[in-house]
Amino acid sequence: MVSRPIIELDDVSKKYDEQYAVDHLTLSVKKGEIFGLLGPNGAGKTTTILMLLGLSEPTSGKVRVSGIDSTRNPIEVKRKVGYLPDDLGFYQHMTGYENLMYTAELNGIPTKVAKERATELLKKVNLLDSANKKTGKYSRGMRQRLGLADVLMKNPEVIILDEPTLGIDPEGVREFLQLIRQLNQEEHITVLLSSHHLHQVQQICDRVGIFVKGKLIAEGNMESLGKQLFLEDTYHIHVSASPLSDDLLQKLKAIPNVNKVEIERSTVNLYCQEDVSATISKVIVESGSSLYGIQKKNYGLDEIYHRYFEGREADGRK
Ligand SMILES: Nc1ncnc2c1ncn2[C@@H]1O[C@H](COP(=O)(O)OP(=O)(O)OP(=O)(O)O)[C@@H](O)[C@H]1O
Repeated sequence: MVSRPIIELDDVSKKYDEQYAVDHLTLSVKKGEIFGLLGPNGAGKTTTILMLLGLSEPTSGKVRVSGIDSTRNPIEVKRKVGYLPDDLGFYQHMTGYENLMYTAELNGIPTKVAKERATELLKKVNLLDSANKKTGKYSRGMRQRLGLADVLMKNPEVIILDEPTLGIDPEGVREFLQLIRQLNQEEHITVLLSSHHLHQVQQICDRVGIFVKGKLIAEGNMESLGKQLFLEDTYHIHVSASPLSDDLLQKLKAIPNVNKVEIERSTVNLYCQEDVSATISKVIVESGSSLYGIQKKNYGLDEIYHRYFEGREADGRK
């Protein structure tokens, strides 16, 4: 039997003052997946998360978590989902352990169970040594790890993390991401992570959705994303040859998977969707020209992502 997705957004929109913050979004996340919501500031990530949690009502469309309608049954959804906002406030005069116990009390978890769970989770997030230290003295990275332990106290099926690594140093980020991966594997928790850092999302997410101005412009695993975003020039091949006759240029343009050919003095730049450098060399030599050099560059998703946001307006193209 094919299991139902644990997170389902079906043609969901949210408008503020006639402006779409989320624009007809359809997305599903399977149980056990780590899904990354990737996009620049203002793309609509937080708005999407708030609708999933039932804290904001969609203008249209359906939102379900674990089969529960988030808009109609926000309290039931809250029981199943652990939410870590970008900066979770703790009671600073209380220790890490006391904060977790307080969360347990608010969620009606019996004290004996809560004590064991808090200790186990503090160990998991590597805070056992600081369990009795006041959270006012915790670093930002420690607070985020405590935040993770906090959302896990109620044994959620899904955890939603909104920009969880903001303000943490690189080593802390690495540890935090590893921890999420470990929790996902050991406790089979589904994770939805929002971020505007591609390289972080790339490290741990099984699938990623790229948001721009409320629209999902691409979705998939890392390999397929590059192709969806920049199909025509994933490979950039730089050729130095002479002479560069019109006939040769026509032949280069006619090679399958070559999308664009630009001449720059005695060199040619070819933008291709596959690595066709061997064919290019062959065409040049067979045409009687001399080939002096050929270099190729395969744009990683990181560069593609940056070029996309620097150079283009979102126009909803896939
Ligand atoms: N309560 C609100 N009232 C009016 N407009 C809002 C409200 N909340 C969000 N918006 C607008 O909706 C759009 C999406 O915002 P959202 O916070 O969801 O983006 P985001 O991707 O989470 O960005 P960030 O990373 O900056 O939080 C933005 O243009 C924002 O100004």
